[in-house]
Amino acid sequence: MLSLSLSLSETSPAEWKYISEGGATVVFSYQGPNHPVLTGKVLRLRKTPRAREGNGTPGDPDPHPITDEFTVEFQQKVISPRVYGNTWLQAFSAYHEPSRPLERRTISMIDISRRTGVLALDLIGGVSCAVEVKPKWGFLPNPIHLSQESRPIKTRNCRTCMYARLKQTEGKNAAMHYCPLDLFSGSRKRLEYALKGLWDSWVQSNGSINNLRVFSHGKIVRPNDGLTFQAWSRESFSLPPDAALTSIKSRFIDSLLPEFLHTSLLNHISTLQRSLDSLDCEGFAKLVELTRIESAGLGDNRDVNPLDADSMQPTMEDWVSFVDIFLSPEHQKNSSFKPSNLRYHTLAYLLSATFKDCSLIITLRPRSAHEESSSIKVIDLDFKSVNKIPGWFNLDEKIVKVYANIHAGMRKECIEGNSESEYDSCPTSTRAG
Ligand SMILES: O=P(O)(O)O[C@@H]1[C@@H](OP(=O)(O)O)[C@H](OP(=O)(O)O)[C@H](O)[C@H](OP(=O)(O)O)[C@H]1OP(=O)(O)O
Ligand SMILES: Nc1ncnc2c1ncn2[C@@H]1O[C@H](COP(=O)(O)OP(=O)(O)OP(=O)(O)O)[C@@H](O)[C@H]1O
Repeated sequence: MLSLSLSLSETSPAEWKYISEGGATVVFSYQGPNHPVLTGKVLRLRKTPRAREGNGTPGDPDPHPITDEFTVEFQQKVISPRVYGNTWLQAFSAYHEPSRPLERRTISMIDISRRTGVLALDLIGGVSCAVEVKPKWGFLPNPIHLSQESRPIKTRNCRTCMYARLKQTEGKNAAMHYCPLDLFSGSRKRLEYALKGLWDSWVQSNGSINNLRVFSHGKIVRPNDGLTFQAWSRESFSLPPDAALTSIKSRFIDSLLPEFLHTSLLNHISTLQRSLDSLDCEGFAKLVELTRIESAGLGDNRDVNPLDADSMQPTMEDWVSFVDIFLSPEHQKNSSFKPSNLRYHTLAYLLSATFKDCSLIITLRPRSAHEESSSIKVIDLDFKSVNKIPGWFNLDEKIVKVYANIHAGMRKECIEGNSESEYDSCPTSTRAG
Protein backbone atom coordinates (compact mmCIF):
# COMPACT_ATOMS: atom_id res chain seq x y z
CA MET A 1 0.00 0.00 0.00
CA LEU A 2 1.29 3.42 -0.91
CA SER A 3 1.06 5.55 2.18
CA LEU A 4 1.46 9.25 1.59
CA SER A 5 2.82 11.60 4.16
CA LEU A 6 1.43 14.39 2.03
CA SER A 7 -0.95 16.80 3.72
CA LEU A 8 -4.06 17.60 1.75
CA SER A 9 -4.50 20.58 4.04
CA GLU A 10 -2.05 22.38 1.78
CA THR A 11 -4.68 22.39 -0.94
CA SER A 12 -7.70 24.67 -0.93
CA PRO A 13 -11.20 23.08 -1.05
CA ALA A 14 -11.78 25.19 -4.20
CA GLU A 15 -9.04 23.21 -5.93
CA TRP A 16 -11.26 20.12 -5.80
CA LYS A 17 -14.36 19.55 -7.88
CA TYR A 18 -17.33 17.39 -6.89
CA ILE A 19 -17.72 14.51 -9.38
CA SER A 20 -20.34 12.18 -8.04
CA GLU A 21 -21.25 9.94 -5.13
CA GLY A 22 -22.73 6.60 -4.19
CA GLY A 23 -24.29 5.28 -1.02
CA ALA A 24 -21.04 5.15 0.92
CA THR A 25 -18.58 7.67 -0.54
CA VAL A 26 -18.30 11.07 -2.29
CA VAL A 27 -15.68 11.62 -4.97
CA PHE A 28 -13.83 14.86 -5.89
CA SER A 29 -11.27 15.47 -8.63
CA TYR A 30 -8.16 17.59 -8.14
CA GLN A 31 -8.24 20.78 -10.24
CA GLY A 32 -5.44 22.76 -8.59
CA PRO A 33 -2.00 23.75 -9.89
CA ASN A 34 0.17 21.00 -11.27
CA HIS A 35 1.11 18.69 -8.43
CA PRO A 36 3.35 15.59 -8.64
CA VAL A 37 0.88 13.42 -6.72
CA LEU A 38 -2.55 15.07 -6.93
CA THR A 39 -2.79 15.97 -10.62
CA GLY A 40 -5.03 13.46 -12.40
CA LYS A 41 -6.33 12.06 -9.10
CA VAL A 42 -9.65 11.84 -7.31
CA LEU A 43 -10.23 11.91 -3.56
CA ARG A 44 -12.78 9.43 -2.28
CA LEU A 45 -14.26 10.36 1.11
CA ARG A 46 -16.49 8.20 3.28
CA LYS A 47 -19.95 9.45 4.22
CA THR A 48 -21.92 9.09 7.42
CA PRO A 49 -25.71 9.15 7.83
CA ARG A 50 -27.06 12.56 8.76
CA ALA A 51 -28.79 12.67 12.14
CA ARG A 52 -32.58 12.62 11.77
CA GLU A 53 -33.07 15.74 13.85
CA GLY A 54 -30.62 18.56 14.01
CA ASN A 55 -28.57 19.70 11.11
CA GLY A 56 -24.99 19.04 10.31
CA THR A 57 -24.22 16.61 13.11
CA PRO A 58 -23.36 13.10 12.09
CA GLY A 59 -25.71 10.23 12.95
CA ASP A 60 -24.81 7.44 15.36
CA PRO A 61 -21.40 6.02 14.49
CA ASP A 62 -21.36 2.61 12.87
CA PRO A 63 -20.25 0.15 15.58
CA HIS A 64 -18.20 -1.69 12.95
CA PRO A 65 -16.96 1.05 10.60
CA ILE A 66 -15.16 0.08 7.43
CA THR A 67 -11.80 1.81 7.59
CA ASP A 68 -10.09 3.25 4.54
CA GLU A 69 -7.07 1.08 5.32
CA PHE A 70 -9.25 -2.03 5.11
CA THR A 71 -10.83 -0.79 1.87
CA VAL A 72 -7.47 -0.24 0.21
CA GLU A 73 -5.96 -3.51 1.42
CA PHE A 74 -9.14 -5.31 0.36
CA GLN A 75 -8.68 -4.05 -3.22
CA GLN A 76 -5.08 -5.17 -3.32
CA LYS A 77 -5.24 -8.55 -1.66
CA VAL A 78 -8.69 -9.77 -2.48
CA ILE A 79 -9.60 -8.56 -5.78
CA SER A 80 -3.75 3.04 -4.21
CA PRO A 81 -3.25 6.45 -0.49
CA ARG A 82 -4.42 8.55 2.53
CA VAL A 83 -4.27 11.91 4.48
CA TYR A 84 -5.40 15.37 6.43
CA GLY A 85 -6.47 17.28 9.47
CA ASN A 86 -10.01 17.53 10.73
CA THR A 87 -10.43 21.32 10.37
CA TRP A 88 -9.48 21.10 6.73
CA LEU A 89 -12.07 18.37 6.15
CA GLN A 90 -14.74 20.43 7.90
CA ALA A 91 -14.00 23.41 5.63
CA PHE A 92 -13.82 21.10 2.62
CA SER A 93 -17.18 19.54 3.42
CA ALA A 94 -18.89 22.93 4.00
CA TYR A 95 -17.47 24.27 0.72
CA HIS A 96 -18.67 21.32 -1.38
CA GLU A 97 -22.02 20.61 0.28
CA PRO A 98 -24.00 22.77 -2.21
CA SER A 99 -22.61 20.73 -5.15
CA ARG A 100 -24.16 17.53 -3.84
CA PRO A 101 -27.62 16.40 -5.02
CA LEU A 102 -30.33 17.36 -2.52
CA GLU A 103 -31.63 13.80 -2.15
CA ARG A 104 -28.15 12.66 -1.07
CA ARG A 105 -27.54 15.71 1.16
CA THR A 106 -30.65 15.13 3.24
CA ILE A 107 -29.61 11.64 4.26
CA SER A 108 -25.82 11.72 4.43
CA MET A 109 -22.81 13.96 4.83
CA ILE A 110 -19.04 13.66 4.48
CA ASP A 111 -17.77 11.92 7.58
CA ILE A 112 -15.67 14.71 9.08
CA SER A 113 -14.53 12.52 11.95
CA ARG A 114 -12.32 10.52 9.57
CA ARG A 115 -8.62 11.24 9.32
CA THR A 116 -8.12 9.51 5.98
CA GLY A 117 -9.49 9.29 2.46
CA VAL A 118 -8.46 7.38 -0.63
CA LEU A 119 -6.66 8.88 -3.60
CA ALA A 120 -7.24 7.12 -6.92
CA LEU A 121 -6.61 7.73 -10.57
CA ASP A 122 -9.20 10.08 -12.07
CA LEU A 123 -10.92 7.93 -14.69
CA ILE A 124 -13.51 10.51 -15.71
CA GLY A 125 -11.78 13.92 -15.96
CA GLY A 126 -9.85 15.02 -19.02
CA VAL A 127 -12.00 13.23 -21.60
CA SER A 128 -14.91 14.61 -23.57
CA CYS A 129 -16.99 11.55 -22.83
CA ALA A 130 -16.79 9.07 -19.98
CA VAL A 131 -19.69 6.72 -19.40
CA GLU A 132 -20.35 4.94 -16.13
CA VAL A 133 -22.48 1.81 -16.14
CA LYS A 134 -23.55 0.04 -12.96
CA PRO A 135 -24.61 -3.33 -14.37
CA LYS A 136 -25.89 -4.96 -11.12
CA TRP A 137 -26.86 -8.68 -10.97
CA GLY A 138 -26.00 -10.62 -14.16
CA PHE A 139 -27.45 -14.05 -13.40
CA LEU A 140 -30.53 -15.99 -12.36
CA PRO A 141 -30.19 -17.87 -9.06
CA ASN A 142 -29.48 -21.53 -8.49
CA PRO A 143 -33.04 -22.83 -7.88
CA ILE A 144 -32.08 -25.59 -5.45
CA HIS A 145 -32.99 -23.78 -2.23
CA LEU A 146 -35.79 -21.60 -3.54
CA SER A 147 -39.21 -21.87 -1.95
CA GLN A 148 -42.21 -23.11 -3.95
CA GLU A 149 -43.53 -19.55 -4.08
CA SER A 150 -40.35 -17.84 -5.20
CA ARG A 151 -39.01 -20.49 -7.62
CA PRO A 152 -41.31 -19.77 -10.58
CA ILE A 153 -40.56 -16.07 -10.20
CA LYS A 154 -36.86 -16.01 -9.43
CA THR A 155 -36.02 -18.46 -12.23
CA ARG A 156 -37.66 -16.18 -14.83
CA ASN A 157 -37.10 -12.71 -13.51
CA CYS A 158 -33.76 -11.31 -12.52
CA ARG A 159 -33.27 -9.58 -9.21
CA THR A 160 -32.44 -6.21 -10.81
CA CYS A 161 -35.62 -6.10 -12.92
CA MET A 162 -37.76 -7.14 -9.95
CA TYR A 163 -36.07 -4.61 -7.71
CA ALA A 164 -36.66 -1.88 -10.31
CA ARG A 165 -40.35 -2.68 -10.07
CA LEU A 166 -40.27 -2.39 -6.27
CA LYS A 167 -38.45 0.95 -6.50
CA GLN A 168 -41.02 2.17 -9.00
CA THR A 169 -43.89 1.26 -6.67
CA GLU A 170 -42.09 3.23 -3.95
CA GLY A 171 -41.88 6.27 -6.22
CA LYS A 172 -38.10 6.01 -6.63
CA ASN A 173 -36.07 6.37 -9.81
CA ALA A 174 -35.35 3.03 -11.46
CA ALA A 175 -34.07 1.84 -14.83
CA MET A 176 -37.33 0.24 -15.95
CA HIS A 177 -36.12 -0.41 -19.52
CA TYR A 178 -32.90 -2.17 -18.61
CA CYS A 179 -32.19 -5.86 -17.91
CA PRO A 180 -28.62 -6.77 -16.88
CA LEU A 181 -28.99 -10.26 -18.42
CA ASP A 182 -29.08 -8.54 -21.81
CA LEU A 183 -25.97 -6.52 -21.01
CA PHE A 184 -24.14 -9.64 -19.78
CA SER A 185 -25.41 -11.84 -22.65
CA GLY A 186 -22.49 -11.31 -25.04
CA SER A 187 -25.01 -11.14 -27.91
CA ARG A 188 -24.73 -7.99 -30.03
CA LYS A 189 -28.48 -7.70 -30.44
CA ARG A 190 -29.19 -8.02 -26.74
CA LEU A 191 -26.34 -5.74 -25.73
CA GLU A 192 -27.77 -3.14 -28.05
CA TYR A 193 -31.13 -3.66 -26.42
CA ALA A 194 -29.62 -3.22 -22.95
CA LEU A 195 -27.84 -0.01 -23.96
CA LYS A 196 -31.06 1.35 -25.50
CA GLY A 197 -32.84 0.54 -22.26
CA LEU A 198 -30.20 2.32 -20.20
CA TRP A 199 -30.36 5.36 -22.46
CA ASP A 200 -34.18 5.51 -22.36
CA SER A 201 -34.23 5.26 -18.56
CA TRP A 202 -31.46 7.85 -18.36
CA VAL A 203 -33.44 10.27 -20.53
CA GLN A 204 -36.74 9.63 -18.75
CA SER A 205 -35.19 10.23 -15.33
CA ASN A 206 -33.08 13.17 -16.53
CA GLY A 207 -29.93 11.30 -15.60
CA SER A 208 -31.03 10.37 -12.09
CA ILE A 209 -30.76 6.59 -12.35
CA ASN A 210 -27.47 5.21 -11.07
CA ASN A 211 -27.10 2.48 -13.73
CA LEU A 212 -25.95 5.01 -16.32
CA ARG A 213 -24.03 8.23 -15.82
CA VAL A 214 -22.44 10.37 -18.50
CA PHE A 215 -19.54 12.76 -17.88
CA SER A 216 -17.94 15.38 -20.05
CA HIS A 217 -14.55 16.69 -18.88
CA GLY A 218 -15.26 15.38 -15.40
CA LYS A 219 -18.67 17.01 -15.10
CA ILE A 220 -21.90 15.05 -15.06
CA VAL A 221 -24.13 15.52 -18.14
CA ARG A 222 -27.91 15.31 -17.91
CA PRO A 223 -30.29 15.11 -20.87
CA ASN A 224 -32.12 18.29 -19.81
CA ASP A 225 -28.89 20.23 -19.42
CA GLY A 226 -29.46 22.17 -22.67
CA LEU A 227 -26.17 23.70 -23.68
CA THR A 228 -23.99 21.20 -21.76
CA PHE A 229 -25.84 18.30 -23.36
CA GLN A 230 -25.50 19.84 -26.81
CA ALA A 231 -21.80 20.56 -26.31
CA TRP A 232 -21.25 16.98 -25.15
CA SER A 233 -23.02 15.43 -28.15
CA ARG A 234 -21.21 17.77 -30.55
CA GLU A 235 -17.78 17.05 -29.10
CA SER A 236 -18.24 13.32 -28.55
CA PHE A 237 -20.04 12.36 -31.75
CA SER A 238 -19.34 15.30 -34.10
CA LEU A 239 -23.07 15.99 -34.32
CA PRO A 240 -24.57 19.38 -35.19
CA PRO A 241 -26.00 21.44 -32.29
CA ASP A 242 -29.56 20.77 -33.45
CA ALA A 243 -29.12 16.98 -33.75
CA ALA A 244 -32.23 15.01 -32.84
CA LEU A 245 -32.21 13.03 -29.60
CA THR A 246 -32.66 9.82 -31.63
CA SER A 247 -29.46 10.54 -33.60
CA ILE A 248 -27.53 11.17 -30.39
CA LYS A 249 -28.90 7.93 -28.95
CA SER A 250 -27.79 5.96 -32.03
CA ARG A 251 -24.30 7.42 -31.92
CA PHE A 252 -24.04 6.81 -28.21
CA ILE A 253 -25.02 3.15 -28.61
CA ASP A 254 -22.80 2.64 -31.67
CA SER A 255 -19.83 4.00 -29.70
CA LEU A 256 -20.42 1.86 -26.63
CA LEU A 257 -21.34 -1.41 -28.36
CA PRO A 258 -17.81 -2.39 -29.50
CA GLU A 259 -16.45 -1.61 -26.04
CA PHE A 260 -18.81 -4.12 -24.48
CA LEU A 261 -18.57 -6.68 -27.29
CA HIS A 262 -14.78 -6.84 -27.14
CA THR A 263 -14.32 -7.34 -23.45
CA SER A 264 -14.40 -10.48 -21.37
CA LEU A 265 -14.90 -8.39 -18.25
CA LEU A 266 -18.67 -8.70 -18.09
CA ASN A 267 -18.52 -12.44 -18.41
CA HIS A 268 -15.92 -12.53 -15.68
CA ILE A 269 -18.02 -10.36 -13.35
CA SER A 270 -21.22 -12.37 -13.77
CA THR A 271 -19.34 -15.67 -13.35
CA LEU A 272 -17.95 -14.41 -10.06
CA GLN A 273 -21.34 -13.06 -8.92
CA ARG A 274 -23.01 -16.38 -9.65
CA SER A 275 -20.36 -18.77 -8.36
CA LEU A 276 -19.93 -16.82 -5.12
CA ASP A 277 -23.72 -16.73 -4.61
CA SER A 278 -24.27 -20.46 -5.06
CA LEU A 279 -27.15 -20.79 -2.55
CA ASP A 280 -29.12 -17.65 -3.39
CA CYS A 281 -30.18 -15.39 -0.54
CA GLU A 282 -32.85 -17.94 0.44
CA GLY A 283 -30.44 -20.87 0.70
CA PHE A 284 -27.96 -18.73 2.59
CA ALA A 285 -30.71 -17.66 5.05
CA LYS A 286 -31.65 -21.34 5.48
CA LEU A 287 -28.04 -22.22 6.25
CA VAL A 288 -27.85 -19.44 8.86
CA GLU A 289 -31.01 -20.78 10.49
CA LEU A 290 -29.75 -24.36 10.40
CA THR A 291 -26.54 -23.22 12.07
CA ARG A 292 -28.51 -21.34 14.74
CA ILE A 293 -30.64 -24.42 15.49
CA GLU A 294 -27.59 -26.67 15.61
CA SER A 295 -25.69 -24.31 17.95
CA ALA A 296 -28.73 -23.95 20.21
CA GLY A 297 -29.10 -27.76 20.23
CA LEU A 298 -25.55 -28.04 21.46
CA GLY A 299 -26.82 -26.44 24.60
CA ASP A 300 -25.02 -23.36 25.67
CA ASN A 301 -26.87 -20.46 24.06
CA ARG A 302 -30.42 -20.51 22.65
CA ASP A 303 -30.20 -16.96 21.28
CA VAL A 304 -27.03 -17.53 19.38
CA ASN A 305 -26.70 -15.33 16.28
CA PRO A 306 -24.54 -17.13 13.72
CA LEU A 307 -24.00 -13.83 11.92
CA ASP A 308 -22.83 -11.95 14.99
CA ALA A 309 -20.73 -9.14 13.50
CA ASP A 310 -18.01 -9.29 16.14
CA SER A 311 -17.12 -12.88 15.38
CA MET A 312 -18.17 -13.07 11.72
CA GLN A 313 -16.66 -9.86 10.31
CA PRO A 314 -13.83 -11.22 8.14
CA THR A 315 -10.28 -10.10 8.81
CA MET A 316 -7.81 -9.59 5.98
CA GLU A 317 -6.31 -13.02 6.73
CA ASP A 318 -9.79 -14.56 6.40
CA TRP A 319 -10.22 -12.92 3.01
CA VAL A 320 -6.85 -14.05 1.72
CA SER A 321 -7.38 -17.64 2.81
CA PHE A 322 -10.95 -17.60 1.44
CA VAL A 323 -9.71 -16.54 -2.00
CA ASP A 324 -7.05 -19.27 -1.92
CA ILE A 325 -9.67 -21.91 -1.18
CA PHE A 326 -12.23 -20.48 -3.59
CA LEU A 327 -9.73 -20.67 -6.43
CA SER A 328 -8.55 -24.18 -5.59
CA PRO A 329 -10.27 -27.57 -6.13
CA GLU A 330 -10.68 -27.56 -2.32
CA HIS A 331 -13.63 -25.22 -2.65
CA GLN A 332 -16.03 -28.11 -3.26
CA LYS A 333 -15.27 -29.52 0.17
CA ASN A 334 -16.02 -26.16 1.77
CA SER A 335 -19.14 -25.32 -0.15
CA SER A 336 -21.50 -28.19 0.72
CA PHE A 337 -24.67 -27.13 2.51
CA LYS A 338 -23.83 -27.70 6.18
CA PRO A 339 -23.41 -25.46 9.23
CA SER A 340 -19.67 -26.06 9.44
CA ASN A 341 -19.40 -24.29 6.05
CA LEU A 342 -21.37 -21.19 7.12
CA ARG A 343 -18.25 -19.08 7.36
CA TYR A 344 -17.17 -20.06 3.83
CA HIS A 345 -20.63 -19.19 2.47
CA THR A 346 -20.71 -15.91 4.38
CA LEU A 347 -17.46 -14.73 2.83
CA ALA A 348 -18.57 -15.99 -0.57
CA TYR A 349 -21.89 -14.12 -0.31
CA LEU A 350 -20.20 -10.91 0.82
CA LEU A 351 -17.72 -11.07 -2.05
CA SER A 352 -20.51 -11.78 -4.50
CA ALA A 353 -22.23 -8.61 -3.21
CA THR A 354 -19.09 -6.62 -4.03
CA PHE A 355 -19.23 -7.77 -7.65
CA LYS A 356 -23.00 -7.20 -7.82
CA ASP A 357 -22.50 -3.54 -6.89
CA CYS A 358 -19.43 -2.54 -8.90
CA SER A 359 -19.46 0.00 -11.75
CA LEU A 360 -17.70 0.23 -15.09
CA ILE A 361 -16.10 3.35 -16.56
CA ILE A 362 -15.79 3.53 -20.33
CA THR A 363 -13.98 6.46 -21.89
CA LEU A 364 -15.04 7.26 -25.42
CA ARG A 365 -12.35 8.98 -27.43
CA PRO A 366 -12.51 9.79 -31.09
CA ARG A 367 -10.10 7.24 -32.59
CA SER A 368 -8.97 5.89 -35.93
CA ALA A 369 -10.39 2.72 -37.47
CA HIS A 370 -7.18 0.77 -36.70
CA GLU A 371 -6.92 1.76 -33.08
CA GLU A 372 -7.68 -0.87 -30.43
CA SER A 373 -10.80 -0.57 -28.32
CA SER A 374 -10.22 1.47 -25.20
CA SER A 375 -10.34 -0.59 -22.05
CA ILE A 376 -13.17 -0.64 -19.54
CA LYS A 377 -12.19 0.09 -15.94
CA VAL A 378 -13.97 -1.33 -12.90
CA ILE A 379 -14.61 0.88 -9.87
CA ASP A 380 -16.25 0.44 -6.48
CA LEU A 381 -15.03 -3.03 -5.60
CA ASP A 382 -15.57 -2.28 -1.95
CA PHE A 383 -15.86 -4.76 0.84
CA LYS A 384 -19.42 -5.33 2.16
CA SER A 385 -19.99 -5.67 5.88
CA VAL A 386 -21.56 -8.70 7.53
CA ASN A 387 -24.00 -6.23 9.18
CA LYS A 388 -25.74 -5.89 5.84
CA ILE A 389 -26.81 -9.53 5.62
CA PRO A 390 -30.08 -9.38 7.63
CA GLY A 391 -31.14 -6.37 5.53
CA TRP A 392 -30.42 -8.33 2.34
CA PHE A 393 -32.62 -11.22 3.56
CA ASN A 394 -35.52 -8.82 4.23
CA LEU A 395 -35.06 -6.99 0.94
CA ASP A 396 -35.02 -10.26 -1.01
CA GLU A 397 -38.36 -11.29 0.49
CA LYS A 398 -39.87 -7.87 -0.18
CA ILE A 399 -38.68 -7.77 -3.80
CA VAL A 400 -40.22 -11.16 -4.61
CA LYS A 401 -43.42 -10.42 -2.70
CA VAL A 402 -44.03 -7.22 -4.65
CA TYR A 403 -43.20 -8.92 -7.95
CA ALA A 404 -45.50 -11.86 -7.17
CA ASN A 405 -48.39 -9.38 -7.01
CA ILE A 406 -47.96 -8.51 -10.64
CA HIS A 407 -50.25 -10.48 -12.93
CA ALA A 408 -48.19 -13.31 -14.52
CA GLY A 409 -48.98 -12.07 -18.03
CA MET A 410 -47.56 -8.66 -17.22
CA ARG A 411 -44.25 -9.95 -15.91
CA LYS A 412 -41.11 -9.34 -17.81
CA GLU A 413 -39.00 -12.38 -18.76
CA CYS A 414 -35.28 -12.19 -18.20
CA ILE A 415 -33.18 -14.57 -20.29
CA GLU A 416 -29.88 -15.91 -19.07
CA GLY A 417 -27.06 -16.78 -21.47
CA ASN A 418 -26.55 -15.58 -25.02
CA SER A 419 -29.66 -17.00 -26.62
CA GLU A 420 -31.30 -14.71 -29.13
CA SER A 421 -34.01 -17.11 -30.28
CA GLU A 422 -35.98 -17.06 -27.05
CA TYR A 423 -35.35 -13.39 -27.06
CA ASP A 424 -36.87 -13.06 -30.54
CA SER A 425 -39.95 -15.09 -29.63
CA CYS A 426 -40.56 -12.95 -26.58
CA PRO A 427 -42.86 -10.02 -27.34
CA THR A 428 -41.28 -6.64 -26.69
CA SER A 429 -44.14 -5.70 -24.39
CA THR A 430 -43.21 -8.46 -21.95
CA ARG A 431 -39.60 -7.35 -21.98
CA ALA A 432 -40.25 -3.71 -21.41
CA GLY A 433 -40.95 -4.23 -17.74
O1 LIG B 1 -28.78 -3.73 -2.47
P1 LIG B 1 -28.84 -2.88 -3.69
O2 LIG B 1 -28.86 -3.70 -4.93
O3 LIG B 1 -29.94 -1.87 -3.62
O4 LIG B 1 -27.48 -2.05 -3.81
C1 LIG B 1 -27.20 -0.85 -3.10
C2 LIG B 1 -27.15 0.27 -4.12
O5 LIG B 1 -28.45 0.51 -4.58
P2 LIG B 1 -28.93 0.34 -6.10
O6 LIG B 1 -29.92 -0.76 -6.07
O7 LIG B 1 -27.73 0.04 -6.94
O8 LIG B 1 -29.55 1.66 -6.41
C3 LIG B 1 -26.64 1.56 -3.50
O9 LIG B 1 -26.51 2.52 -4.54
P3 LIG B 1 -27.16 3.98 -4.41
O10 LIG B 1 -26.74 4.52 -3.07
O11 LIG B 1 -28.63 3.74 -4.53
O12 LIG B 1 -26.59 4.74 -5.57
C4 LIG B 1 -25.26 1.35 -2.87
O13 LIG B 1 -24.37 0.99 -3.91
C5 LIG B 1 -25.31 0.24 -1.83
O14 LIG B 1 -24.00 -0.08 -1.40
P4 LIG B 1 -23.23 0.72 -0.24
O15 LIG B 1 -24.24 0.88 0.85
O16 LIG B 1 -22.82 2.01 -0.87
O17 LIG B 1 -22.09 -0.19 0.08
C6 LIG B 1 -25.87 -1.05 -2.43
O18 LIG B 1 -26.06 -1.94 -1.37
P5 LIG B 1 -25.48 -3.41 -1.35
O19 LIG B 1 -26.64 -4.29 -1.28
O20 LIG B 1 -24.66 -3.65 -2.57
O21 LIG B 1 -24.64 -3.43 -0.13
N1 LIG C 1 -11.44 6.66 -9.82
C1 LIG C 1 -12.48 7.43 -10.14
N2 LIG C 1 -12.36 8.38 -11.09
C2 LIG C 1 -13.40 9.18 -11.41
N3 LIG C 1 -14.62 9.10 -10.83
C3 LIG C 1 -14.82 8.17 -9.89
C4 LIG C 1 -13.76 7.28 -9.48
N4 LIG C 1 -14.25 6.47 -8.52
C5 LIG C 1 -15.54 6.83 -8.34
N5 LIG C 1 -15.89 7.84 -9.15
C6 LIG C 1 -17.22 8.48 -9.24
O1 LIG C 1 -17.74 8.64 -7.93
C7 LIG C 1 -18.96 7.89 -7.78
C8 LIG C 1 -19.03 7.29 -6.38
O2 LIG C 1 -17.96 6.38 -6.21
P1 LIG C 1 -18.22 4.89 -5.73
O3 LIG C 1 -19.11 4.19 -6.72
O4 LIG C 1 -16.93 4.26 -5.48
O5 LIG C 1 -19.02 5.20 -4.38
P2 LIG C 1 -19.88 4.25 -3.46
O6 LIG C 1 -20.47 5.10 -2.43
O7 LIG C 1 -19.05 3.10 -3.03
O8 LIG C 1 -20.97 3.75 -4.50
P3 LIG C 1 -22.17 2.71 -4.31
O9 LIG C 1 -23.20 3.39 -3.55
O10 LIG C 1 -22.57 2.42 -5.71
O11 LIG C 1 -21.59 1.53 -3.59
C9 LIG C 1 -18.92 6.84 -8.89
O12 LIG C 1 -20.23 6.43 -9.22
C10 LIG C 1 -18.21 7.60 -10.01
O13 LIG C 1 -19.12 8.43 -10.70
